[in-house]
Amino acid sequence: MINFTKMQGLGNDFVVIDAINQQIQLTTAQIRFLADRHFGVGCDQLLLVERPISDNAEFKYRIFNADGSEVAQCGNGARCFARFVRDKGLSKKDEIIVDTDARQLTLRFAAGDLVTVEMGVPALEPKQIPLNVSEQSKLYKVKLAETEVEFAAVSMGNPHAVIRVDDVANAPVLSIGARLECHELFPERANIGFMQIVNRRQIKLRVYERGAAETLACGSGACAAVVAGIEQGLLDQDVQVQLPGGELIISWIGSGHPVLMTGAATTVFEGQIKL
Ligand SMILES: N[C@H](CCC[C@H](N)C(=O)O)C(=O)O
Repeated sequence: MINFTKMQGLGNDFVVIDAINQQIQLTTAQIRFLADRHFGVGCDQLLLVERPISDNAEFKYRIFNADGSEVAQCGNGARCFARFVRDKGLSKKDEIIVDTDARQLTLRFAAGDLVTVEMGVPALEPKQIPLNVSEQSKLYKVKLAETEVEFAAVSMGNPHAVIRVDDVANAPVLSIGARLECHELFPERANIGFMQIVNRRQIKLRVYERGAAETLACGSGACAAVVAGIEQGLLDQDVQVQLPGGELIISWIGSGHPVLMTGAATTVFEGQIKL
């Protein structure tokens, strides 16, 4: 039997497993089963708590999408990770450093039961997109069937394409999201964000996530969207991001600095499952 905790951050939901005190080796099929909303537990991502790689980190934070793909960043998951290790008594620290496959994250408990994550420094033209960026607009253009899509490319340790739209409620999230996620421009696929600028300190965002389809919220997607907006001169450094599942506060003071993300993290239930 495996003990797990079901958690969510703005409706982006997770199965979280302590892999330090439980010996587990999950296959891709088992991850897909656990993530399945009909035959398994159901989640957008599965998170493993492991021993750290680096001397200065307390844990390794591993992330698997619902399709079983392992990835290197998950913002909403990082907040739930902090809540999990605190509630399980695995850490008593107020500031927790974790290793992911791509970078270190610093997790801090904030006021009002919120968690702030230092999400690392964004990369604005991730190497994996073999395209020349138009210097002045810093935007890529790609033809998808009958429409031309313009997007900013931002890596938060995972790849994001950010498309600006006038009305996020009616944006072609499922059609364009699904096509662009798997487009040849992204050898490792990508998360596709649809951003509506409300004003210089507020955006609305929907994200079609790599390996999970549209989710109610995407933390790294919120960071990528704010970075893209600031880079294009459209946003100030502190932005309220309204996602379908709730609100995040994202702050970025500019190139070479980390992005800060603050939001809720909630435990839904504890469970056991036989694999
Ligand atoms: N689908 C993402 C991982 C989860 C990101 C999202 N849930 C977040 O809160 O950042 C990827 O494949 O890079």
